[in-house]
Amino acid sequence: MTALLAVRDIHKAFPGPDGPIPVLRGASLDLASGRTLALTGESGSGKSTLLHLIGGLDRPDSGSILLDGTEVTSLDDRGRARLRRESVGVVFQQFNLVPSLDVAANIAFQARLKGASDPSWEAHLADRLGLAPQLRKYPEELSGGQQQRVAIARTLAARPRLVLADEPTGNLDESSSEAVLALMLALVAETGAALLCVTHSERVAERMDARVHLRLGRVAP
Ligand SMILES: Nc1ncnc2c1ncn2[C@@H]1O[C@H](COP(=O)(O)OP(=O)(O)OP(=O)(O)O)[C@@H](O)[C@H]1O
Repeated sequence: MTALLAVRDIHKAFPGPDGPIPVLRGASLDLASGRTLALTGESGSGKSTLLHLIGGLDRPDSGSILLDGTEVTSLDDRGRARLRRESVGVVFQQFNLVPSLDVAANIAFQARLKGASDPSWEAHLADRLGLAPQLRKYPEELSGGQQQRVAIARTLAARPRLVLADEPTGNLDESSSEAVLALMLALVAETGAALLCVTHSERVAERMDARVHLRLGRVAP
């Protein structure tokens, strides 16, 4: 099984009042195309930090992140921006929808940036996510759960090879969370993407193919 994503021996420290504070101390993981992986760990264990490094939003102090044959850690700013545009999709707890665009335009946003807008795929996503009646509405007119579904549709519309999700249903009540998670997993499977999902929720972690747990800056054995 060839890994789409191979993370090796990642170290990352942040500046503290008395010198650098190590957060990641040799974190490694692998993820194959089409697979889903939960990333768990106590609050402050470095889960979001690792996700940001994989998504090219920040750089590690050392270590290797190989994504689809590209060494993410050696990309310059432009290369990392291209990676985020073309290969990686993120779903965060804050939906970051564009307030001035309606739902249809928000869904198409990422795919258009990539130059790969596919209206029939976007319509399919909207339909599957129950957003068809909302396409002409603006984000402020939507509930939290609807906004989250728009954020998921926007990410998947661009057909990323890797989806990074940080507490993707963290803002939803339990029953909406279950429903949105099930839809997200089904749609990720349709695209053949891999999913790395940070979560505190046992129920969410259980839905993934596998799980890794961060402890003391490393993946626990
Ligand atoms: N940009 C930053 N500057 C300084 N410290 C940071 C920065 N980002 C994260 N940290 C610190 O790194 C540690 C890990 O943070 P991170 O957000 O990765 O943890 P987490 O496991 O995702 O936590 P949570 O489950 O609470 O979201 C924390 O102590 C945090 O304060």
